[in-house]
Amino acid sequence: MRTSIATVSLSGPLTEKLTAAARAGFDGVEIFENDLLTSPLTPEEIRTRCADLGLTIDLYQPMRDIEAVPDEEFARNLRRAEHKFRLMRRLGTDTVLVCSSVSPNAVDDDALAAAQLRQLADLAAEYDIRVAYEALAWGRHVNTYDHAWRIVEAADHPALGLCLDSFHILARGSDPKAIEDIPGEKIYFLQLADAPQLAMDVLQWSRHYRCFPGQGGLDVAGFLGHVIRAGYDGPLSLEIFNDVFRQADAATTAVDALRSLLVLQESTGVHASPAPVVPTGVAFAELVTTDVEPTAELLTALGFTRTGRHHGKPVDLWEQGEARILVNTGPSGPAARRDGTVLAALGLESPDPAAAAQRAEALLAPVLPRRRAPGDVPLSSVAAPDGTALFFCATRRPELPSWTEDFEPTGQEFDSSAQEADGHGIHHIDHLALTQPWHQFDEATLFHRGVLGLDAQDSVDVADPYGLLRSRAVSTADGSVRIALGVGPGPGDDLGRPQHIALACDDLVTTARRFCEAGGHLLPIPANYYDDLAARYGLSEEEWSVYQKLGILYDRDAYGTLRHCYTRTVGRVFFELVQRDGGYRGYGAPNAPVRLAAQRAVAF
Ligand SMILES: O=C(O)c1ccc(O)c(O)c1
Ligand SMILES: [Mg+2]
Repeated sequence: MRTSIATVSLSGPLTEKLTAAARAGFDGVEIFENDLLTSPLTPEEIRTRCADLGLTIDLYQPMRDIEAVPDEEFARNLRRAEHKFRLMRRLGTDTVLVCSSVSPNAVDDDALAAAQLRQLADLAAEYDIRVAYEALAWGRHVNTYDHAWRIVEAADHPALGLCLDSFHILARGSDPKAIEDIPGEKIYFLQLADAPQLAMDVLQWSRHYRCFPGQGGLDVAGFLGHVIRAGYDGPLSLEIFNDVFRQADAATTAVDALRSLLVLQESTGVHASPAPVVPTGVAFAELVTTDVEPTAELLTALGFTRTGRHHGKPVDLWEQGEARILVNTGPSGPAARRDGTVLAALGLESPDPAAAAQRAEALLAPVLPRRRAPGDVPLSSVAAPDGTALFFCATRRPELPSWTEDFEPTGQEFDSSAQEADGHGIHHIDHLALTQPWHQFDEATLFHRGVLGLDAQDSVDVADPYGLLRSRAVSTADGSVRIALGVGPGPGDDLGRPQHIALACDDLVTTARRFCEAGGHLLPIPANYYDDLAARYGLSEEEWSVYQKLGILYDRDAYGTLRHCYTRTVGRVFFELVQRDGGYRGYGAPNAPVRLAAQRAVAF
């Protein structure tokens, strides 16, 4: 279906919004009145600009407080409307949005509302304009779509129809099923918006917290299904009032926006992208570092062995069980130069790497240039919103080339016999925690869901001594890939966006002890924490005192238990050691404030 976006959804002056929408690949825009009023371009110039960019102007909006008012007021409203209709002809757009009245002068009289909207439509028709009536969720008398439809039906005018907006309908908890009873041709326009589930005033919720479909908690896909079954075939238009998007880079937001419509159309069966290829594990995590020695020492203390060296680049492969870390000491980007060590790339084990890359590309993920030498194993990669490179891998599978073939053995092999003897040691990467740029948190969730086919869990708030952190995990159903996306307390810049790699083991106490014996340092945790822990979970002193000595944190969920502890931070990166038992599903969120405070407290 055709795609459109309201200019209010994007940051910047009108021309920047239009350019961003066009570059992302939108077919059209809704022009928000404020963007026109503040633009130095004439309506004719805006029309030409849109045409040059290949954009249609699908809607002009909004007209407010028109209907169900006393006669004199309505006469003034009609004069105002006629002025807008002339403007719309200059813009070259033929549909205007009329919001249900919020005026204290509006009366609760459907017959009057219908009669006045009929007159408005009569006038609009003289200008070849159609009027799309939208029930605002906070409209004074008309605030549901079925009520708006009753009025439009009663007015019975060929230039009067409805605008349906998923936010107003779903936020009020209205059942969208009856949309199917509205003739498709009377639905003149469709606005799509999602929002996180928040218990707050609906106007404030709408004006500040809307987000793109798939980023919030409303069933926009189910809603769209009803509208399509009603026979609607106009544009799918995003109308997102969001405080963050107003400030973020318009080009990035526009791509995020279009991706949301691609995913939405897929879930409604309207448009098929190449099917998701869900990853089955983490093949590797790649650090780019200028702190060569501390990184090598840390990996050695953790029990990793440097097993390979890339045949053409200064990249080492460190292994332990199925956990693989690449350490890249080659030319580094600005982040590594500034921060010393950054987590720059992830290898995702993929059942079909080529198909995974195709899917990513179809969903507008930037395909990364292949800076690969002729002899290198082909490897596709795309950039996640935070810039992390994602490689689609087939590790040591006989039927496909493996990225490991680019590494020449160092002669040292990871020896699992010592671990097997007493069960300590790391066997795979449990999860990755990636702090996102503050304005890309919602985008990151949708990217990992849509592009990679991961499931998103609810977002959780975590107290940091200097602010609040939000965290939202995305994972495969079986937990073989888990990524905790986080966003820090304040805008600022990227400085100090910590990242961590969590390593799974079966016996944390022994693994942590070995790490300390090998010269590693674990983050010390305050005694108060253990005092509380003992009371909360009834742990024996024998047990918690061991944890306290090592800095091990403990959590339980409905499924099992988690024990975890943290290493020193190198650059922006630190490691976590985790032991999950009994199918524990979380990430130790209740302990995160303790960890954050401890990391702030210790020059570690
Ligand atoms: O918040 C508003 O006023 C407003 C205006 C126009 C819309 O289409 C809408 O959904 C909300
Ligand atoms: Mg709307």
